[in-house]
Amino acid sequence: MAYRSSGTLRKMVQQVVFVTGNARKFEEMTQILGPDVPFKLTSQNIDLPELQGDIIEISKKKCREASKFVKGPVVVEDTCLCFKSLGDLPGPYVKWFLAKLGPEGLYKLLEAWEDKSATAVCTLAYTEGEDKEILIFQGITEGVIVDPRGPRDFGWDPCFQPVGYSQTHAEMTREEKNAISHRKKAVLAMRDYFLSKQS
Ligand SMILES: O=c1nc[nH]c2c1ncn2[C@H]1C[C@H](O)[C@@H](COP(=O)(O)OP(=O)(O)OP(=O)(O)O)O1
Ligand SMILES: [Mg+2]
Repeated sequence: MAYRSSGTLRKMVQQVVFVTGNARKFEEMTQILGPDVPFKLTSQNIDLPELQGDIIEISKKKCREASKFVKGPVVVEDTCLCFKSLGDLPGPYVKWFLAKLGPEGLYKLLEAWEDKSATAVCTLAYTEGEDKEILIFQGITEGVIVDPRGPRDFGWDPCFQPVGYSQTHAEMTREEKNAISHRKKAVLAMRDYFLSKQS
């Protein structure tokens, strides 16, 4: 924890480095947190190995790798898209499926299946340092995979339509998506943890 002098010595908010190569993740996290945050978030793009395993294992390993580079509190995020009909695949491998198939291809993967339901899972892994415990904050949104609609500027958003909505994530405004997303739920869980530490 750093200290800053402003007349009297007072505690400064903790700095947390979000290690990600994805600028949209950082942008969404910053918007979700808003101005009144119990920590100061910056981002750093470090190419981290993403080892295989389940969601929690992958996130923890990614966090530990990041903490070797960043001297101090660090958070990483791993986002999965799990198709119920496919036994939760592509899950953590959605980035590679998306790169090869695009949002149309993700939709077509489910062609033979009646059940198009999917869950978007955002997992944040946070640690104060290389030798400290790793904490997990997770947010899940249920949805269906649809023929892509809306702008193509963020991942699989065009083919993910949250349950109870008639728009895909991509068709929503950024505010609308951030108000309901998997990322919002995970980020607010992390914020609540910091708030509870302060009180
Ligand atoms: O809210 C989202 N809406 C639509 N697509 C999304 C979202 N969030 C992540 N995505 C995409 C990015 C990547 O294709 C894959 C997750 O892979 P994932 O490894 O977690 O992200 P990444 O490699 O882009 O950034 P990072 O450097 O933080 O690992 O799903
Ligand atoms: Mg990644």
